[in-house]
Amino acid sequence: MKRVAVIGASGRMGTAVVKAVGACADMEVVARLNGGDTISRESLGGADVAVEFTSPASSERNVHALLDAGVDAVVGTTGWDDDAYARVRAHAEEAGRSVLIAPNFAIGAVLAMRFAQIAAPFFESAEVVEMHHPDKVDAPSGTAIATARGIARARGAAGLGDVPDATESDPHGARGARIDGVPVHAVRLRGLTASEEVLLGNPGEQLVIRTDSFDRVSFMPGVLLAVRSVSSRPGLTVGIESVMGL
Ligand SMILES: NC(=O)c1ccc[n+]([C@@H]2O[C@H](COP(=O)([O-])OP(=O)(O)OC[C@H]3O[C@@H](n4cnc5c(N)ncnc54)[C@H](O)[C@@H]3O)[C@@H](O)[C@H]2O)c1
Ligand SMILES: O=C(O)C1=N[C@H](C(=O)O)CCC1
Repeated sequence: MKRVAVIGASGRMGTAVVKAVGACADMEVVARLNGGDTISRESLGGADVAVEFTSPASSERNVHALLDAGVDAVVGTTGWDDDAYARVRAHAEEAGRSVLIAPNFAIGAVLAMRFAQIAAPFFESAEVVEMHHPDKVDAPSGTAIATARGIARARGAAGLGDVPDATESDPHGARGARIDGVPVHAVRLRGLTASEEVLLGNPGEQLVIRTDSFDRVSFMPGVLLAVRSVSSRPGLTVGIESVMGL
């Protein structure tokens, strides 16, 4: 039986994780922590693995505390950059523990990111539109950042230059953000959970890759897969692609 602590247990994702873990025969929730709670061996209630969905401002600190408490971590909170990954990788390796951090646990979203990377070298233009509920605190989404970086890597490896764009004047920022040269646009709309479109264009044709999470249950198969496999992957794993065999 895998003993699971949930950090951010009262949040939108934490609530879904508590329910999903509770419904599994091979795991149980042994601790539910929220903002203001201290992460320690005692408060984690003998957990083997902690699932962390909190806020970009607190996630890295929580992961270091989990490693200090001797617990492996599955992290879905966004806001991670390369320096933060490096610090967590070093800490996990030194502690002989495992951390898996993924910007998106939905199977469709992971596949959409991979499809975008495969398609990117074949198209002159590429833009990412992410669409989320208006209670989301960060923009662009972690998924959009990862998608844009993947597209940029694939374009670079294929020798493609900048995406074509004749814009000379954009005083209101209508062309969106640029992540590694790829334009990224963020929509916040009541009624949405999480969606993303990757638009790829060539003369006379367009390919649209779209993924929609209509409900937070969409993230649970990926979260449970990560909980079951994280401890057999020492150090830091970013994304669930490798766990899915992609
Ligand atoms: N990886 C994925 O598949 C995925 C999916 C959905 C959301 N997310 C990300 O997960 C994060 C949380 O999203 P949400 O919609 O659940 O947010 P939320 O605001 O509903 O929940 C966050 C919870 O964390 C708690 N919290 C804040 N600081 C804390 C701390 N230091 N220790 C413990 N708990 C703390 C808050 O009280 C809140 O209950 C965001 O970064 C979001 O982008 C990732
Ligand atoms: O609801 C959110 O917040 C989400 N955050 C992740 C992101 O920023 O990519 C994943 C999708 C949902």
